[in-house]
Order: sequence, then structure tokens, then C-alpha cells
Amino acid sequence: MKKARDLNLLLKTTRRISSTPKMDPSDRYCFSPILRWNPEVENYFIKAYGADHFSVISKALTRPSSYSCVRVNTLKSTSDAVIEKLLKIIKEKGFDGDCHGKEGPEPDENVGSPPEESLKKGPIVKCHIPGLDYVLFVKGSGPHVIDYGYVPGAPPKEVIVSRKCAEAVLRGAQVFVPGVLACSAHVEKGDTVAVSVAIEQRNPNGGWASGMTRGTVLQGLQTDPYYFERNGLYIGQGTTTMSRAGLFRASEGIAVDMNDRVFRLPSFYDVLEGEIFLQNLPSIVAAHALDPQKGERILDMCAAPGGKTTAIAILMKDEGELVAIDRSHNKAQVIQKLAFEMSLTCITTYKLDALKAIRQRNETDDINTNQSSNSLRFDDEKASSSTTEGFNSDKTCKDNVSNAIEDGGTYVSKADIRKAMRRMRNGPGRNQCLGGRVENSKGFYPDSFDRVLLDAPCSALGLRPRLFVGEETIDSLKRHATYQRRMFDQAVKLVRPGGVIVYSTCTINPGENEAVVRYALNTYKFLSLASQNPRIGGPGLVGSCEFPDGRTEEWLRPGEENFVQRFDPSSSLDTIGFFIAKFSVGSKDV
Ligand SMILES: C[S@@+](CC[C@H](N)C(=O)[O-])C[C@H]1O[C@@H](n2cnc3c(N)ncnc32)[C@H](O)[C@@H]1O
Repeated sequence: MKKARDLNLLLKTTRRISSTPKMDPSDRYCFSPILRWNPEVENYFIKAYGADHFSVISKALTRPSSYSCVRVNTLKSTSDAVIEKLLKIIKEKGFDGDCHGKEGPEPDENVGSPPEESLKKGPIVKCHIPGLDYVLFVKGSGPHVIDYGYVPGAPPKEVIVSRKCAEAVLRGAQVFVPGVLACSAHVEKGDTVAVSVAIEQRNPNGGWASGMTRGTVLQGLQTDPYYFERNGLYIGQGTTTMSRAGLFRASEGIAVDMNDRVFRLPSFYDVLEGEIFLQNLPSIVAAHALDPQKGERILDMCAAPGGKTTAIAILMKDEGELVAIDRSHNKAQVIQKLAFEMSLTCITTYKLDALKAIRQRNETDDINTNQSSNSLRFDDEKASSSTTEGFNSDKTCKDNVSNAIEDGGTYVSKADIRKAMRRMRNGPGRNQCLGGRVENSKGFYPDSFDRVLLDAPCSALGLRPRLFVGEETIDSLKRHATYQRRMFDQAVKLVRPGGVIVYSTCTINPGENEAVVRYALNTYKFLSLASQNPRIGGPGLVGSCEFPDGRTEEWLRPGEENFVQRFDPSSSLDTIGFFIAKFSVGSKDV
């Protein structure tokens, strides 16, 4: 009876509806997004994975993993202590950590495949991979069918948010004012609203746009523009913190306080700061693959926000020198702050373009040195990190400056000494952050690192949840790969013979993964693929792909596939899409 009535409603609607598949209006509230790809990119991925597998990957990308992965700072705490604290937080504050007083969900057996069978035993378990018992999995659940209070003819009040906002909400965030695009008429502060997402649609000139004007008034009826585009795109229910007028007048703040989301994942934002770090499992595995050792000099070439940097520092037991660079000053500050919070002192952070990371041996501008590794340590790091320790006399400053010079065994100009003393006296100034000032660097000498991690900027086509990926074209994917090769060239120069390079990305694109490995092996005969520990990802792609323009992209050759790790978002590990390759560096004379 209800179905017949709803069908009648459907039939009464406009021309637009006749081209839309008919569905029960209440079905529109079941979360079932379809990822839209650029057609050429879709064809390319279908060639790589096969149509069926690619469709499963595509679907997995629209959902978050069914668990959160927490890395314990073992220099400050233990897994057991953290489990105890997190369980207490969940009990006191509710599962989303937002103090709504909600109970955590009962373990739900139908939420995909968690990484460990043992997740069924409770909401938090230790990772069973040998050496990774400091990694904790906190179980989430979903997709849930939320009762939005749909009544035919009297639809629930609604808020439509931007796609980026929705992706964040699915990961546990609130709806912030800038993310709100449209809202029902007569919404008041404290109203319960159904939250859905406006996703980019193809427009007549071939581009993509959500086409929604901010401030649109929704009736919630099928005559609303965008009504049908949002079938299956409802992401949760929340309470408005302001009226409709306020939502579009304000420029910041929480707009909708989410009460329920289609995926319930623990949000440990701002919880146990310095003691834990929320990080994807493959990223932690990448730090292990690098196999950093105490006392070594290691470079993290694209380090912000510092997730892998801090994981590496902990594996080094905070002994040695870990140089973390990022092109963006603000992002480099985030690394510095994180290192400070985690009490990691072996990390030196610089703002530096990795493409200009090589410093020639004859460069003498303001520092002369005959040793390769520590030349920038005094002026960039020691002086500034000392600043945070609160030196208050010129004598102390001078002593520290002198010690720093002696430590590094380098010549430092008087101007540098004056600058360092000023910094120590004055404390943090402009551009400084918790953890000290982030300096620019002039680069590093060739062969000056034992190990290099190149966690390259990429198309990020492995990150989850993604609700739209149509912006990536074959050309844009090619540009990412070109950039990665140029970065790899720098990594090869900076690592010493006998050293190690780990290359990683968070994309499923073989052009940025296997094809970069092929480039590396073809170009640098002294590189060889090395085995990784742990190895929990799947094998790499072997073969090649021909593009319509005649270009051929070569991937791995038989025998190479088991040296790399490919994390498939649709696999039972239920991680983001990720790729890791490890290279041993032989003698560069060959
Ligand atoms: C994939 S993210 C790195 C994530 C990081 N490794 C982590 O685990 O937290 C890539 C980073 O590369 C940085 N980046 C992009 N181009 C760069 C360049 N030319 N030099 C240095 N950093 C660059 C970006 O600012 C971004 O922070």
C-alpha cells in the first residue's frame, strides 16, 4: 500500500524524473553512492584491474574503513595503557568522543572485513602483525540505515553539504558553516535535519560542478532541483546550531552537530595528544619497510603532516637524525608541532622544495663545512630547538651556541651566532610554533643520508571515503607521475651507496606506482627492489598498458611483483589504497 502511494507520488513529478530510475522514496536514504570517474581514467583502470575488480574497488573507495587505526607512541606509553584510557573515554564521552553521552555500538558482525579476526572480540584490539603490537584497531560500523523520519508528503528538514564536507563527516567530523550549501525553509536552531551531499555532475561543456548555489532553499519535494541526484547520498542526521538565516550569515563554526552518521567511527580528535596518533595501517607499514635504525641519518622528503616522520623517529628510538622536509612552511610547522607533542627530539624540520634538495659541495654562502651530514644542523635546528628550552642569559646563549658549533664541528659565521643568540633570548617570534621555529634549508649534500623516504604527493585515488574522483584525467595522472619521477631523481642522489629508498603513494593508479618503479629500475642500474617487512599488502601489477595516443606505460616485470606492497581498498584488510616499493642502493659507480 505504502509502495503504491509512493509510486503515485513519483508518477506525478516532472519530466526530469522520467529519466531517473524509479525507487521507493524511503530507499533514497540508504547510503549507496556511485563514484564517477573520468571515462578515459575509468577505461585505463579497467584495463589494469578488470571490470569486476575495478567496480569493487570503486565501491570500497566510497566508504571509510570499518575501523580506526591508532599508533601508540611507545616512547611515552604502552598499548595496554592506551587501550585502558581509550575504553574509559569511550565509556565516558560516547563512541564519537564528542561528549554527546551516547553509548558505543555493540560489535556488529556485518561491517565488512576488519583487519584481524580478533576485532570481533571487543571494540579495541592490538594488531597481531609481528612487531606492530603498538598499533591498535578501534572498531567502527556501517553503513547504517538511519531513520530520518520520512513521511510521504512531509519530508524531513534537510541540509545539503559540499562533497568535501561530506567526506569529512563520513570520517567523523561535524558539519561546519562553509560546508553548507542548501537548507530547508524554516529551519531553526535546534532542529533535527537530514544531511545529504551535493556531488559534482557532468555539465554540458564537459566539466563537473555541483551546480548548487549556496543558500538554496529546499522544499524536500521531488520538484526540488537536485532532488534525484541525492538518492543514496544521505550521510547522517544532526541538530542545527543556528537558524537557516544564521547558517548563511555566519562565516565559521559548527553548523550541524551530528547525532548519527551512516558510518560510526570513533573520533579521537584531540585525545591523548602526544601519546597516540591516528594513522592508516599502510602508512605505518611504510615506516617499517624503511627499517630505520638508531643513530642513522634519514630523510623524509615529503613529510607533512608528519605521520610517517614520527613513526620513523619512534622506530629509531629517537636516536639519530631524521630530517623532515616539506615544501609548505605551514605544513612544516605542523610536523614540528607534532614532533614536539610526541617529545621526539631526533626530528629536524625544514621548509624545502624536495626538487631543489641537492646542495652542491662548493656552495659556501654562509656556512663552510667539510662534513656532509650535519652542516645545517647548527644554524637550522640546534639554535631554534634550544629556544624552546627558555635560555635567559647571554652567557647561557653563548655557551649553547659554542657547544652547538663544537657538536657539529663546523665553522659558523658571527652573524649566525648573533642570530642564534637573539632567537634564544627572544623566544618564539613570528612564524614560530610549538616545537620551535621552522627554518628554510639550502639543501643537503649528495650521498648524505642512510635512508630516504619518498612518500610522494600523488592523485590520492586510494583515500577513503571519496565521493567524487571525476576531476582526475589521464593528463593529470601523467603530471603526477612526472613530478614523482623528478622527486625520485633527487632521492637517488641524496641516499648513500648501500642505503635504502622507500617510495610510497596513497593512490591506486599504476602510473604513479608500478610505472615509477619501472622508471627507477630502468634509469638507475644500481637500484634493486628489496623485500619488505612486514609484507601484508598484495603483489604489484605486472605488464603494461597502451594508451589511445600510442604511449605505452610499463609496469612491473614477472618476478618483481612480490617485492612491492599494494594495499587494495576492497581487500579484507579494508585499508586505504596504498603502494610501497623499497629499493636497495648499490654502488653508484656502475
Ligand atoms: C602524501 S603527503 C605526505 C604525507 C606524510 N608523509 C605523512 O605521512 O604524514 C605529500 C606532501 O608532499 C608535500 N610536497 C609536495 N611537493 C613537494 C616538494 N616539491 N617538496 C617537498 N614537499 C612537497 C606536500 O606539501 C604534502 O605535505
